[in-house]
Amino acid sequence: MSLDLTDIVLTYPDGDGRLTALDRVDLHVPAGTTTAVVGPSGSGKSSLLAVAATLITPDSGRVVVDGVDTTGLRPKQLTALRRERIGIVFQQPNLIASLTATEQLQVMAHLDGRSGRDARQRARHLLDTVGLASRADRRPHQLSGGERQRVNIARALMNDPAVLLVDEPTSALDHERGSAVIDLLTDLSTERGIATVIVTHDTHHLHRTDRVVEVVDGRLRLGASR
Ligand SMILES: Nc1ncnc2c1ncn2[C@@H]1O[C@H](COP(=O)(O)OP(=O)(O)OP(=O)(O)O)[C@@H](O)[C@H]1O
Repeated sequence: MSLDLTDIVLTYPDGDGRLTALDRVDLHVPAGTTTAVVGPSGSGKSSLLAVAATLITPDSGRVVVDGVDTTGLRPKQLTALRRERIGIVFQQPNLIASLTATEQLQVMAHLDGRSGRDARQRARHLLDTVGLASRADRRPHQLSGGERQRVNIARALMNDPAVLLVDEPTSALDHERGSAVIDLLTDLSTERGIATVIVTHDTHHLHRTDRVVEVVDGRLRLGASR
């Protein structure tokens, strides 16, 4: 259940030339551990997450998700891989205004063609896991920013992912709520054996992650200071 990026090079078109966003990046995230990715704006953090999520194919290098080498997979196969093995938590929860917390999660199962009752039970269980049992029937406008982010995280766990990719989970939260979200993510990774990557600007909450790596100009530095 690990995530392995090997020798990743990613370039974007830039005028007449190419801009190198990721420059020979190696990242191994073992199952049950959390790696925080920090670095200045424009250093390549989002690009790294998008490559790990198989949303962008790198120019070269290898992405292995839960033992599956994604090199050469067709778009349909990549979509299936993402649905079955990868959870993505975007910065903005993007919750549907008219749905309760439980229903936000059930939608995920519905997309996978799973049955209603099982999905509801699983949704309830996951909301309980993220501390939102008492908020299960509330709609997004009846939840705090931190609670919405927890729904977002629970939703990403509906498919029981091997790999969880999280983009700036604390950016809209105060210090205490930000810390609680990072603690929740590290606990979930350990308990469920998930390989988790958290991209963040915020270096205040990282004492509980297993590892911090810094991206500088598209290159990875290990053991960045916390
Ligand atoms: N679609 C794109 N086309 C061209 N250049 C891009 C594209 N996306 C990102 N870039 C460039 O690639 C580099 C890395 O961008 P990336 O978004 O990965 O950085 P980041 O570390 O996530 O930044 P931030 O912290 O500001 O979100 C930047 O120089 C950016 O301008």
